Amino acid sequence: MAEEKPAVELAKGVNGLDKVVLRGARGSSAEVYLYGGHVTSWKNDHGEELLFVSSKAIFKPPKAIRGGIPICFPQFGSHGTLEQHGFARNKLWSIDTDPPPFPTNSSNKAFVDLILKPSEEDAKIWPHSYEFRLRVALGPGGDLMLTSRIRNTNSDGKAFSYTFAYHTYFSVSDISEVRVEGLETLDYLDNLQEQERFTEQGDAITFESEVDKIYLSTPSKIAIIDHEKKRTFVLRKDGLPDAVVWNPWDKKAKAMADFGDDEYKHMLCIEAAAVEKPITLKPGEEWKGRLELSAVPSSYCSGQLDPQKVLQG
Ligand SMILES: O=P(O)(O)OC[C@H]1O[C@H](O)[C@H](O)[C@@H](O)[C@@H]1O
Repeated sequence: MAEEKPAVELAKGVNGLDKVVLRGARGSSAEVYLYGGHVTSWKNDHGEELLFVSSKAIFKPPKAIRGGIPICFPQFGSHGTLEQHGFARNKLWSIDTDPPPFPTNSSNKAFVDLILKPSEEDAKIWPHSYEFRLRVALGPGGDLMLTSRIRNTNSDGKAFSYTFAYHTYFSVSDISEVRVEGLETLDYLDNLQEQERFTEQGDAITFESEVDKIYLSTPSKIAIIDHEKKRTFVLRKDGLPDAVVWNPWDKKAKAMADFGDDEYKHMLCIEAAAVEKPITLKPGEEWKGRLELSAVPSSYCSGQLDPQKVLQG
């Protein structure tokens, strides 16, 4: 009999970068690069990849990996003085061997704790002391769970503020066949129109051109329904009021060096985020932001998001 593979394993990824492989009990798996604290793969029990990573992704600092789940911290987008989406996604994280206790600790073995702390160099760009702990875990049903805990460890008595996003790239069969439920009737800021505020009209969201919107104060559950694949992703979030929806479409795809010209057809970013209202932490305070992703077969065609129905498949 083949020896059972470990639930957590350190391995070498593209360009020799360190990655952690997580294996669930029934065949699911996930991969996390220490570079960026970046999830680059999430597979279900049948070994099907659920996240999109570009075939042109550059796995080399200082460029963030195109696809998977980049962490945007301490700045989302270009609204601030820092580089686009902040620096966390292109820093080398460490494995946290002694994380503070987790209230939700179960018998589940497929998880890893990472930590990011500022270097002297970083402190010049963002003069704050912090500990950013990220736990990536595979649930018993193959769900992917990310928990971020950010603590202000400033000794100068100063608070700091940041914006944040789990910039998740979902793999979809054909963007024209996909719809998103849970964001209808909400207000959003349109990044393609100088962040002007609009209100989404009635129906579920579908895609026929470039989209880059920040939906505000969204429900904690959002569903992505992939008709062709007969698969529904359910995204649950906590501590992250906003949701960014992004697809570059054809023109912008061509302008990106690390993205294939036609790849926009097979991806959709739905990003659990805190953008509109930055989070402020006083020294000693800790913030927690959670994202839980599941993928279920869907025979699902209602107009309303009914999480119960979604979960039952
Ligand atoms: O190219 P990146 O820096 O990774 O950003 C990719 C995209 O991220 C987010 O979704 C933003 O809302 C977009 O405006 C941006 O184009």
